Amino acid sequence: MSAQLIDGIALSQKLRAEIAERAAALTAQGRQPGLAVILVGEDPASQVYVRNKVKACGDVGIHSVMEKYDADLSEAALLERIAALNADPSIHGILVQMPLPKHINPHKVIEAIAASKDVDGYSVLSAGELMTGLEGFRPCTPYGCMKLIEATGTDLRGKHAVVIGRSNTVGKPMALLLLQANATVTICHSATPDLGLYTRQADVIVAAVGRRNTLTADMVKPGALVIDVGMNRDENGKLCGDVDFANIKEVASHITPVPGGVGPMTITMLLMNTIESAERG
Ligand SMILES: Nc1nc(=O)c2c([nH]1)NC[C@@H]1CN(c3ccc(C(=O)N[C@@H](CCC(=O)O)C(=O)O)cc3)C=[N+]21
Repeated sequence: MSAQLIDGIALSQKLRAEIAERAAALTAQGRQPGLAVILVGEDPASQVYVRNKVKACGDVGIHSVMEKYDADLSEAALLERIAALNADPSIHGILVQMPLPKHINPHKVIEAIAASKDVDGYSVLSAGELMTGLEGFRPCTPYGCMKLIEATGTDLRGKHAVVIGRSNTVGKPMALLLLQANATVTICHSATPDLGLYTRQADVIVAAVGRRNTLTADMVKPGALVIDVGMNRDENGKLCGDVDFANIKEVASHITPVPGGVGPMTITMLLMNTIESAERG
C-alpha cells in the first residue's frame, strides 16, 4: 500500500474533544447545546444513522432529543413539530433525517426549520450563504470532506479538484467549498461521457455517486488524493464506497476508507454546527 490512509475516526476523535470542551463551557453558563433529530418511518439504514448521531451527542455533552414517527405521519403534523422545536430555546439544531416518505415534501420541511437551527445546512438560505461566501451552516458531509483534505496538509490553491456527483447535499456544495479554497473545480455526473478523461487530470477526486467501483485505479493520476463519500454494499453485504479502494490505494497519495472515513466526519460536523449554533445563542 503506497497511499496514506486519511483516518476519519481519528480526526473525528480530535475534533470531538474540542467540541466537548466548547459544549462544557456552554453548559457551565446554563446554555447546554441541544440537537433534535426527527426520523419518520422505519428505514433500517436511517435508524442506524440516527442512533449514531444521538450517541455522538451524548459523547460530547450535547443534549439530544430523538423523535420517531410512523411512516404515515402527515406533513402538517411534521411541520407542527418543527414549529414547536423552532420555538424551543433548549434546541439549537434540528435535523430531519432524509429520505422522507413520498407523501411529505422535503423542501417544505427543510424550509420550515428556523434558519438559525439548520445545522444540516440544507436550506435555500444556507445554500445561498455558501454560494455567496457568507457565514452560515455548511452541509455536514462536504464540510467533513474539507476537514479530511486539510488534515493531509494539502494546499488546494491552484489544484485541479474533480467532484463526481451533483447532489444538493454533497456534490454541489463540495464543489463550492473546493472553489472557495482556490481549487480549479470540475463537476462530473451521470451524463459525463468519459469520466476518466477528467479524473486522470485531477489532483483531488471526491466521489459522491452512490455506485461502487465508479472510480478505478486506471482513472487516477499517481499521487492524487481520493475522498470516497459512497455508502454502498458489495455482493457480500459489506459496506463499501464508490471507489475501488484495494487498487487505488496503490496509486493515490492519500485515500479515505469506507467505513471510517467520511461517515464519521459527517456526524462530527453536525456536532460542530450544533455547537456553533448554540454559541451564537
Ligand atoms: N437530514 C439528513 N442529514 C444527514 O446528514 C443524512 C441524512 N439526512 N440522511 C442520510 C445521510 C447519510 N448519513 C451518514 C452519516 C454517517 C454515516 C456513518 O457514520 N458511516 C459509518 C459507518 C456506519 C455503518 O456501519 O453503517 C462510516 O462510514 O464509518 C453514514 C451516513 C447522513 N445523512
